[in-house]
Amino acid sequence: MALNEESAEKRKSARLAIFELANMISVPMSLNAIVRLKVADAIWQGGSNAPLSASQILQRIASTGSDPENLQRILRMLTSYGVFEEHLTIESSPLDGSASERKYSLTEVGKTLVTDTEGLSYAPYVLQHHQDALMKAWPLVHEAVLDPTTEPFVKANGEPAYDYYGKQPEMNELMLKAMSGVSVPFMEAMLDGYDGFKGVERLVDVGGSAGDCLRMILKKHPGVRQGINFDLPEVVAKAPIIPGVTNVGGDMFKSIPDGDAIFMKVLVVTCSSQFRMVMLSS
Ligand SMILES: C[S@@+](CC[C@H](N)C(=O)[O-])C[C@H]1O[C@@H](n2cnc3c(N)ncnc32)[C@H](O)[C@@H]1O
Repeated sequence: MALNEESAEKRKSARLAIFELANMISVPMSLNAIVRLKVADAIWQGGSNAPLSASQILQRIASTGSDPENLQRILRMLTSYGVFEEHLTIESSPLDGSASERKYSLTEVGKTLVTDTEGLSYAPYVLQHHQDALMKAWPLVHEAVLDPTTEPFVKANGEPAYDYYGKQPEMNELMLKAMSGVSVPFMEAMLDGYDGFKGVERLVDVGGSAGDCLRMILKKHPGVRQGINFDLPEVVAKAPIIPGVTNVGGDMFKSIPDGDAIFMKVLVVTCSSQFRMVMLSS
């Protein structure tokens, strides 16, 4: 291929790539729609995962007046991102001889959205990441470059994320559910191969949310006799009672309860660099 032809090919690919990037918002928004519609639970009903058409899915989740065509568009979009598998069947039709029907089952990725026997899945995590307050902050990300003194979430909502969540009971509960859905399978995998809790009797989980991590650690390591679930007061107020675990409300930037060891998971990453330094040096 001549050099100028090759660069023309590259330019075509580049235009396609930027076109896809410019429309990328359709992917998470489609995922959000699927979660709101509870499509994964509808397909999984009874654990069969039998392929269903958009109309059949809607029969399980929606009242009359809903639009299978629009649902199918969303299903096809997410099929191309590995959430669903599409099953195309060609059936004979008396009119033109043939007709096709598209049906959808869940892939391994799609199955993470199915509610398990404990009422958990990754679905609340998807919802939490697309809640209105965060959606208002995303278009202001460029301002974090131009004026880093105020973070985009504060600009969009008037106060830092955790202060805001604390005043919104439904967001607080969504966050607890989202973290449980993500952390329980993660901890199962982690505890399978980790034995770093030897000699620890009193363990403090800083930013422990609903206390799932401590519950699972205490079950796997009976030597850890006391768990302190430390989180913001509004959060621990909604945390369930777990035998062996004491819920303590407070602010980790002011003080942290004493223990033989401190456990932190998905916490440092959510703080600003300045707060990370304060936390890790204290
Ligand atoms: C991303 S969640 C992680 C929850 C849990 N560690 C897990 O992995 O499932 C971060 C947690 O840190 C808590 N948090 C945020 N700021 C805090 C602060 N200043 N003091 C104590 N906890 C805080 C939040 O309320 C939230 O529960």
